[in-house]
Amino acid sequence: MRGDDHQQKGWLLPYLRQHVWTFTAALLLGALALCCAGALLFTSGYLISRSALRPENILMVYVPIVLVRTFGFGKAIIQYVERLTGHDAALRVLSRMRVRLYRALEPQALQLQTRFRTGDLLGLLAEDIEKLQNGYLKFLLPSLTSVLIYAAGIAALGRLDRMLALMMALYCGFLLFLLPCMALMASLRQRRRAKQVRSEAYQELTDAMFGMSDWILSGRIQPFLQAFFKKQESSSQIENSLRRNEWRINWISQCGIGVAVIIMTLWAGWLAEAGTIHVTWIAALALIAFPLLEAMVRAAGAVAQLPEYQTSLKRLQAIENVHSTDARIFTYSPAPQLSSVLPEEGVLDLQGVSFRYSHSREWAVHDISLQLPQGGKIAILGRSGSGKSTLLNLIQGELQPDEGSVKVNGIPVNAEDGNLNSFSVLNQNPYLFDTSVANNIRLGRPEASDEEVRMVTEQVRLNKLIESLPDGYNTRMEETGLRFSGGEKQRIALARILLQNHPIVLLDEPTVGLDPRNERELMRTVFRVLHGKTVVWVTHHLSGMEEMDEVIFMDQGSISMRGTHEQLMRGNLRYRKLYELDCPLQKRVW
Ligand SMILES: Nc1ncnc2c1ncn2[C@@H]1O[C@H](COP(=O)(O)OP(=O)(O)OP(=O)(O)O)[C@@H](O)[C@H]1O
Repeated sequence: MRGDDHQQKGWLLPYLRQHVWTFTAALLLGALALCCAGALLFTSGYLISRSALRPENILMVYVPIVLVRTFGFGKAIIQYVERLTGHDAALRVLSRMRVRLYRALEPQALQLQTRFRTGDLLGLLAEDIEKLQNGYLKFLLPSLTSVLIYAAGIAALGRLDRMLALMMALYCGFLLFLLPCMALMASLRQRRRAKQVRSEAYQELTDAMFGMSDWILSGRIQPFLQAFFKKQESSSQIENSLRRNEWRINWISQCGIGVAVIIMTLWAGWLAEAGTIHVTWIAALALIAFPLLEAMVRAAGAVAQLPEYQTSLKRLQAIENVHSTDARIFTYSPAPQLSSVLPEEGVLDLQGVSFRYSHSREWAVHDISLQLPQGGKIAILGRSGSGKSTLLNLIQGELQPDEGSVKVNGIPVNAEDGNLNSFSVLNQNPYLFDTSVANNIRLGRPEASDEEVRMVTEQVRLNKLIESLPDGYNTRMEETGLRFSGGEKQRIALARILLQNHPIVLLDEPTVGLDPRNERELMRTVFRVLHGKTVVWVTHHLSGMEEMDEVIFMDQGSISMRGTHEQLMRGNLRYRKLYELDCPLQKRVW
């Protein structure tokens, strides 16, 4: 893949330029295949007429027989090579487009959910890129081939009869250009509506999938299904009406082909009557029109898809524009190899960091300064919306501060040579892939040996459980890790982090959803195995604060309380009350 794909402007022309020779070859092969199809029917028409006149000897029709075979085989072979060439180029383009889209989305990964709806993204990934691929294969190549054949056909006809050539140029021009454009204009509004309804249905369905348990719990499945089916019905109605219109246009076009064949037959008959050609050529000249006009009409039908290509293009461009206009989003740089040298230290330094989301007037994080030495541990608390996650994103360099700086080991986290190897994250719901347990752990460092995997599993106290599974470490996880409880999933994720061995670990509320006992046990394991690493822990609970070097409370993006657990217990009544409320029985558990 060329690294500069993501800098290109436009989603069609640059790729066309890159593969210009392959596309040209496909175009010429397409035209040649059509010529073969025309020649096949031409010679067949001649052969039938000649045979009907009962030639005295088979040798009289031997040459047309050979030609029919040659054109028949030739057409199939050339068409095959043409498909191969065209698809090869289109699939290469498709893979580049996918990489480019991924690269445009990847730096916004943390914000995807706020910027785009998941259904929209699915639509983008599943539909739009495929659509553009069809743009090459079903629209561009067939249209250009048809135009080529149209020009060549009219020029050839012009040599025989200028008047007829002019008439056919106008007639075929109507079938090829005017009719599809008129049909498109007539159905434009309906097509846009169909696309909109489809994309809404996509979005609603994905929303519903993600919130399925909530739908079930709230007992509102029936109303949801009714609304969903209603939308589906309206979408089907629009689609049906569009299909009917397409069918009508197709019917008119086929009638158009019929009329053209009749014109050609009458003209050939007139030439034969005038003695210009032999009667055996009448069928040949009439039949040749069939495949050529058929191909033109088929290509013209693809014009109907133009608005869809346009919408897909717009959506893809919008994604890239978001990416390039928002200066605070990281620009893409290739992920560093895991084998690259890991920094041994994790000294974190935030100086007067402030950040505001685009379109928002309020600071999400305001004037935060923190210093964490290697091995330091800090807890960040605060009510929902106080800016904890934003601060974590700033620390990782996923967001760039509007003011102030975030440095790891003295290097700004957004610097080109970056600190991607500095951070590991344990979040609320680690995803376990449908592969073996060992592979899931090995995600932390793919080249880790079995022994290392075993070692980290032991550290997080999962070894006994995994060894008791039917295939031990080779047991498949099953989709979304259903086999494991919340706490066990977190331990697997923790094992990954141990394999990664990055110096700073960000804990983003990893105990959400666990009962107090499991929560305590997990956090005890976390602090034991992460001993010596720099830890930033975002949490809603105060249990475990004794382990921290500093505790900060955030409120509306700023720090409202800070100190060690002991200092706050001693000097801050509010903190003491909160602590006693949160951990009534837990004074000395940690
Ligand atoms: N992508 C975004 N665009 C605009 N505003 C945002 C975005 N993400 C968060 N915010 C706003 O920024 C503020 C801080 O949000 P943030 O998610 O950092 O809070 P939080 O403390 O992590 O909340 P929670 O505990 O619920 O996760 C909130 O007012 C939130 O509405």
